[in-house]
Formats: sequence, structure tokens, C-alpha cells
Amino acid sequence: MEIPKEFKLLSSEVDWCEENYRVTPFIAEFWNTVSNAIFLIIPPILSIKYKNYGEVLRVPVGYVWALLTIVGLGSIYFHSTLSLVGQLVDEIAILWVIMCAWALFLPSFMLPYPMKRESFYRMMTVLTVTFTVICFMNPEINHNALHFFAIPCVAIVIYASSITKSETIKKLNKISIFWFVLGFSSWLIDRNLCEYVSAFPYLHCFWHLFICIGAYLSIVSQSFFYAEMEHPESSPEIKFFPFENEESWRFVGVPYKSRSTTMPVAKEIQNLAATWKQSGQENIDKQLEAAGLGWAKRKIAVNLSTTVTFSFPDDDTFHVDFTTKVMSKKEKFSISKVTKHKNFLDEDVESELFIEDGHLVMVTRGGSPGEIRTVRIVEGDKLTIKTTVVKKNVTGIRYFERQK
Ligand SMILES: CCCCCCCC/C=C\CCCCCCCC(=O)N[C@@H](CO)[C@H](O)/C=C/CCCCCCCCCCCCC
Ligand SMILES: [Ca+2]
Ligand SMILES: [Zn+2]
Repeated sequence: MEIPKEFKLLSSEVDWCEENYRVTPFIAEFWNTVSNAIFLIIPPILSIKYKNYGEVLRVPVGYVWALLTIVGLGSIYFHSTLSLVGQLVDEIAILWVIMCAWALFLPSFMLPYPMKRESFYRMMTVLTVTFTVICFMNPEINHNALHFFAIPCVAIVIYASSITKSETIKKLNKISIFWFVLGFSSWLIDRNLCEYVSAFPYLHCFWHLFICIGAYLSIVSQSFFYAEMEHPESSPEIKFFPFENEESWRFVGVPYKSRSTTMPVAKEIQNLAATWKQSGQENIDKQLEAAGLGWAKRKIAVNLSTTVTFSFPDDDTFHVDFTTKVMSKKEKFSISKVTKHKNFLDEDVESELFIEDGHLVMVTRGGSPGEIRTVRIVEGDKLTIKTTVVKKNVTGIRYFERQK
């Protein structure tokens, strides 16, 4: 069976200055292929160094490092075959890594108003799929068109430099722009002025090296900027692997957002730590019914006045001590990780905590009522707890007063 023409060697219309099959008959552009090794070294190191960042700040940062590695693999496939499919893989991987970096690291104040992070992720996914389809329709112009993505990237980096308080981030941004300009010049000359540089047809290899350095440095500085803007309480700091403690070698190492075990309890939720007595309620019967609680238990629940004590025994624990006249319950939830526990129907569920608009939000999944979202809002000595059964869109509200 004959392979489709798009997979055939040299089926791409794009061909670089390096002479084809000069070094070995198995690889079309040998040096352009092997220079992608840098993409297989630096992003995997960063994905390891960034594990803690992802867990503490709840950013799926592993995607961006995985995609940058895939850029390298796609480029290896492309330069070794110069096939049209290779070209598409190379271009689509670049598109995805840029879209992913924007989705993850643009601070909330830079998102289109009034979009929340989740909706922004969805919008970026739709845009990425749309651009991917366009890539398939017109592969010839993509590799030129993709360069226009550099304009917002550089604009974001310059803007971040103008508002960050960190000298390290400003310096990293300058260095990444320097590598990008050097890389882009090499790309342009190799692509358009090959006849003038035929004595040295390896500028595209240098583009691979320079753009990889520029891209990963700008991602590191942008991730740091995101942490600084969104979670200043996590005391973000950049360290340089492997020269972490040697000041004079700092900028030679691979920078990453420094390790911090857990985030200190954020200021905006610290005032939740108190004993609260219920003073009123709205729609609780409907909400409990939507959550699957039987009539008899609901009648008891709505008529019981509740006292609840919240505390943060350490930076990573949210403690709930809940009492009514007929029952009491103590529960512990991790702030940085998902907590497995039983729900009120004695089913195994998982809860995660996060801060949204300054309030502590808990989302519980896995039980028969589906997702349950609980928001705790403190205003002075008043606490409002809103519990929503998401799939039925029913919310019950309890009002509490702080006990002195
Ligand atoms: C919040 C934003 C922060 C900035 C994020 C920047 C993310 C950039 C990520 C990846 C870009 C990697 C590009 C690698 C290309 C390697 C493969 C390759 O050489 N392909 C060529 C064919 O072999 C192809 O012709 C190249 C096409 C051009 C791609 C243009 C990419 C624009 C990259 C913008 C980088 C901005 C760096 C920021 C510097 C301040
Ligand atoms: Ca060539
Ligand atoms: Zn290339």
C-alpha cells in the first residue's frame, strides 16, 4: 500500500538552507534535526522543578513543558523528513504551546472582563482548535503567520516588566527578548537570504537553540509574574538550577520558580477562623432535597441551629468542627491537595479548596448529588455560607454570627 503523499519525504514546500541528505542518507537536514535536542533537555528539567509550583498554585504547568518538548519532537520529525505532515506537526505544536502559556500565566486582571479563569481556559481551547483547523487548511503560510504570535508575547513580557517589582523578572525578560531577536534574525536570514549565506547554511540550527532559550526564559518569568500578581502570599522567588546558592553563577543556570512546600493561609480567608452561630437561612430545604436528602432528615436539618468552628491548624489544613443539638462532626481538608472523605450520604467523595474573589470555595465531587459548591463569605462579624447543588442549580444559604 502506498503511503499518502503528505507523509512522503520532501513533500513539504518549506526547505531550509542546510543541504539535504549531506551528512547521512537517513536524515534530510541533519544539523537542523539534532539541534532540537535542546527541547528534549530543558523543558523536562523544568517540568520536574515546577512540580511544586503546579501543586501549590494549582496551575497545570506540566502541560506547557510537555508541549515545549513536543515542539522539539515535531521539529525533529519535520527536519528529518521535510514532509508536509512533519511541517504541520511542527507548526501545530508551536501554536499549542503559545496558547497554553497564555491560558496559564496571564494574571486575572489581564483576562477579558468579566471572564473567570475557567471560562478563559474554555475560550483558549476553542481558539486553539480553530487555529489548528486553519493550520491544516493552509500549511504554506503558517510558518510565516506563526511569527505574528510573537507580537503579543513580546508585548506581554514588556508590560509585565513595567509593573513587576522583581528585578530578576525584569532581567530575565530582557534576556529572553535578546535571544528571541537573535533567533528571529537567524530564521529570517536562513529562510530568505540563503544564497548569501551558503558558506554557513546552519542559521536555522541557531534559531532552534535561541528560540528554545528565549521561549523557556519568558515562560519562567511569566510564571513568576503570575505568582507575584495572583498569590503574593506564596512569596514567589526565582532560583537557578543547579547553581542555587552561588550568587555569581546564578544567571548561568536554568531558572525556575522556587520551591515552597505550602502556601501560607491567605490573608483574605484568615478571618474565617472563629466560632460561628447560625442566625438564619434561605432555601435550605430545597437545596437538601436537590442533594438527595430524604424528607425526614431534611425536616430535622432545617430546624436545627448549627454552630461551626473553623480553624487553620497549619498552613495546609482547614479544620471544620460542626455541632448541632443532635450531632457533631469534625473534618479536616487539605488546602493544597484534594481531600478524600465521606459526604452526608456516607458516599466516598473528593473535595478541593481554593480562593475565588477573596472567599474560600470548596467543590465536592464524586457523590450521587454531583458537584456541590460551597462558598464561605465573611463580612466583619457575619458569615454567609452558600451551598449549591450544581447540576440542579439550587442554592441554599445559611447566615452566621461570630461568637466572641
Ligand atoms: C504569557 C506569554 C509568555 C511568552 C510565552 C512564549 C511561548 C513561546 C513558546 C514557544 C515558541 C517555540 C517556537 C519553537 C520553534 C521550533 C520549531 C521550528 O523551528 N519551527 C520552524 C520550522 O522548523 C518554523 O518555521 C517556525 C515557525 C515560527 C514560530 C514562531 C514562534 C513565535 C514564538 C514567540 C516566542 C516569543 C518569545 C518571547 C520572547 C520575549
Ligand atoms: Ca534544506
Ligand atoms: Zn526548525
